[in-house]
Amino acid sequence: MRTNVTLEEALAMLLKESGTIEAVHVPLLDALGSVLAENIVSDMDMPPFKKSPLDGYAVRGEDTEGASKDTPIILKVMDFVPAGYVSNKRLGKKEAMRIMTGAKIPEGADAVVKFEDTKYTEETVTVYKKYPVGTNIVKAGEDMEKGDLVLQKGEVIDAPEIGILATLGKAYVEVFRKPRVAILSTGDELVDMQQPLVEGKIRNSNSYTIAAQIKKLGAKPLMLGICSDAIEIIKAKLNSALNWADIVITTGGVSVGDHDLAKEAFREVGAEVLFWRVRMKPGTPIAVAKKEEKLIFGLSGNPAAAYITFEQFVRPIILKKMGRGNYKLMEVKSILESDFTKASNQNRFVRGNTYYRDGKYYTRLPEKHSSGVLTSLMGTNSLFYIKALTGPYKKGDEITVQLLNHPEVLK
Ligand SMILES: Nc1nc2c(c(=O)[nH]1)N[C@H]1C(S)=C(S)[C@@H](COP(=O)(O)OP(=O)(O)OC[C@H]3O[C@@H](n4cnc5c(N)ncnc54)[C@H](O)[C@@H]3O)O[C@H]1N2
Ligand code: MOO
Ligand SMILES: [Mg+2]
Repeated sequence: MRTNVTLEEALAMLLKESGTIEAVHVPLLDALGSVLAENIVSDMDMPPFKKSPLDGYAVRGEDTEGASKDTPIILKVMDFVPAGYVSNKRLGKKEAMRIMTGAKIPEGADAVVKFEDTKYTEETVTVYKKYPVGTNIVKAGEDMEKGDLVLQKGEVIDAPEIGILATLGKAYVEVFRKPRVAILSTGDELVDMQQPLVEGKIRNSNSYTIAAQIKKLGAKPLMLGICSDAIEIIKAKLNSALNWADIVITTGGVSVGDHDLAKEAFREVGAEVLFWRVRMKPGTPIAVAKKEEKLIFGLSGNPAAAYITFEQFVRPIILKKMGRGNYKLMEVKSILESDFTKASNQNRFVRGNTYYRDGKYYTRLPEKHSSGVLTSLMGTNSLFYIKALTGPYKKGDEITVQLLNHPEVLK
């Protein structure tokens, strides 16, 4: 087991130890937020036929030669084509067909004139200018052509991708399975919300915060509840977590206290502890173990420490497992709006609220910074990343912040 590793070493180790999860076939809408595990090649032109982009009249361009305001041309209306229908007639000389947006261009027609530019009766339409061949005709395959590689393996499926797949009739799609992440909160002081809050106890918040963080990433959380500081109970819960989950998260019991049993429990279920303690604040005592392909993250019990170490270490692993190539948090330069004078010989993440104004980012810091304080994480959309042995920082200084709610960083 390695101890006191740097942030970079810890992350590199974790990324090396985890791969992408297997692909599964899911109903189209369930693929939202997942990563495509297959290439999608179009088996058709879209649109599949030449269509009208307007409500108007399909005409032959050549019939409009010489038309002008003073010398309009009158065409005979010989059919009507609403969208979804096709005319079985062929447009002849000096003929027009009334056509609606989205309808297939009838045989013989090669231009469309919109209603507003004509005068019409039931039998005739009058055209006042020349419409060259191809005017207002949407080509077959304008959107995609048969044989086009429309979506590539590795792309994240968002709403437009869902629409494209629907266009191609893909009722099921192959995506990387969403990782299952089990959460176990350890600590004799914890009670669940349904239980009475007796003296010396607090309610378990970590399970809920972390389940929400997992859900936000599109993975599947499973809360295994609370577990007392008793090695046999922790082991039993860990074993059932490892049965179900791809990743296991525990909180609490990773420091040096008499009842801090997480590492010992990890070993006793047959996992290898990769490292314990990272040179960062908060969340220093994090321990990560591995059993077969599964990582077990032992996060600090302190709520803000657990939250921040999740974002630093668990988030990239979940995203990598889901097949996402971009799992780095976006870092930007920002202007500090208040002093931060606390000296630190460790890398430190300070919660901040970053906003954008007139081309620049600005970051406000909350008053409370303790890793036991959860309320000042409200409104935290970014982390002020202080490198070891830098600072103190003053209002107006340029700082580096990680944006927490910005999902994509281009490689
Ligand atoms: N002698 C030392 N003591 C401590 C050190 C140290 O280096 N030497 N490190 C401190 C730091 S830093 C941290 S962080 C904590 C980490 O402690 P643990 O991971 O062992 O967590 P616990 O002791 O179980 O709990 C810490 C704190 O968090 C509360 N907690 C725990 N679980 C939950 C939960 N599910 N929901 C809400 N709150 C929770 C718990 O009651 C404690 O107050 O260790 C320091 N000590
Ligand atoms: O590392 Mo602990 O989270 O600072 O309190
Ligand atoms: Mg402890």
